[in-house]
Amino acid sequence: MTDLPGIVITGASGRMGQMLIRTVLESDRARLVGALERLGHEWVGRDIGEAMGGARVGAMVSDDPLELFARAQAVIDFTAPEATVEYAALAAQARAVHVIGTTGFSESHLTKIAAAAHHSTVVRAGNMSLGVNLLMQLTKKVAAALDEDYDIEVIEAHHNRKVDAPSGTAVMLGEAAAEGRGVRLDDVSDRARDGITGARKRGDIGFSVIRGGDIVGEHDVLFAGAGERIVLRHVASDRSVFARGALRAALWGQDKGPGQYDMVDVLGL
Ligand SMILES: NC(=O)C1=CN([C@@H]2O[C@H](COP(=O)(O)OP(=O)(O)OC[C@H]3O[C@@H](n4cnc5c(N)ncnc54)[C@H](O)[C@@H]3O)[C@@H](O)[C@H]2O)C=CC1
Ligand SMILES: O=C(O)C1=N[C@H](C(=O)O)C[C@H](O)C1
Repeated sequence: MTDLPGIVITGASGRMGQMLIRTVLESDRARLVGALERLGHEWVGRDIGEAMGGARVGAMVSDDPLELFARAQAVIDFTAPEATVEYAALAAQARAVHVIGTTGFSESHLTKIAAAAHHSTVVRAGNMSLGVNLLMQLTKKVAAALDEDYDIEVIEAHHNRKVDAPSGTAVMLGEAAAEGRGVRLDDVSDRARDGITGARKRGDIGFSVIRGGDIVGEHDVLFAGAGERIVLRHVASDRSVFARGALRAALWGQDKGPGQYDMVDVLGL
């Protein structure tokens, strides 16, 4: 059993952290090396299973990333941009595969992750589900087939604890639509509408954000033309779809060289 790839989960107490821990514990293809929380967090020093309110699992919650990463083959990281950038450098040092689900990065964060990927295998995606990655391919195809007579809008809905907007998935879908149209998303993105905005600019890709309750994650890509509308939709009803995708990415990355990959690579789409 010990030659199974060893996995570290960051953000142990988080919504995704706990789902990832359960997914690795249930897997017969990976073993849980440990989990990470920030310095001073009440879970640090406790058995992971007990901290989660269940039975002992024999692996601990730590606040020492480098020590943990050095004993692992992969790090699965759904935390926050600042933390992920720090973990990227440490995972590279430990030569562990770094699976990044965190969203909300700035350009400067992404530059640091790219630097780490010179030394380690990084798989990063704003959404690890099979469904959303298929939806991206469909979005690209529909955007390529339709001209600018069809206005493209990306609409996303998430729970009331989400801190970044628009979602990483919405940005990925916007990028797929822009790629289909042969334009740069930065040139056509319309993220803020309030007051007298003027009429919609032809060719823009608009974003709308809903936050409420316990919505796991819902994304629509709307192509609105004269007399008809096409809506491509994905609804996540359970976070396990993200966790299963992330574990798949960690295993897929084991025989890859340094570089940046995404879920389209992992899923072979
Ligand atoms: N790519 C994907 O498929 C998905 C991505 N996400 C993303 O994953 C991230 C986490 O989401 P949730 O689990 O819902 O959030 P959460 O708030 O429930 O958990 C965040 C975890 O990160 C830790 N953390 C936050 N800042 C930290 C720091 N500076 N240093 C160390 N640890 C830190 C917290 O202690 C906590 O354990 C978000 O960016 C979210 O958008 C969420 C679901 C799916
Ligand atoms: O924060 C979340 O919850 C989610 N974040 C990801 C995103 O920003 O797209 C993926 C998923 O929709 C859930």
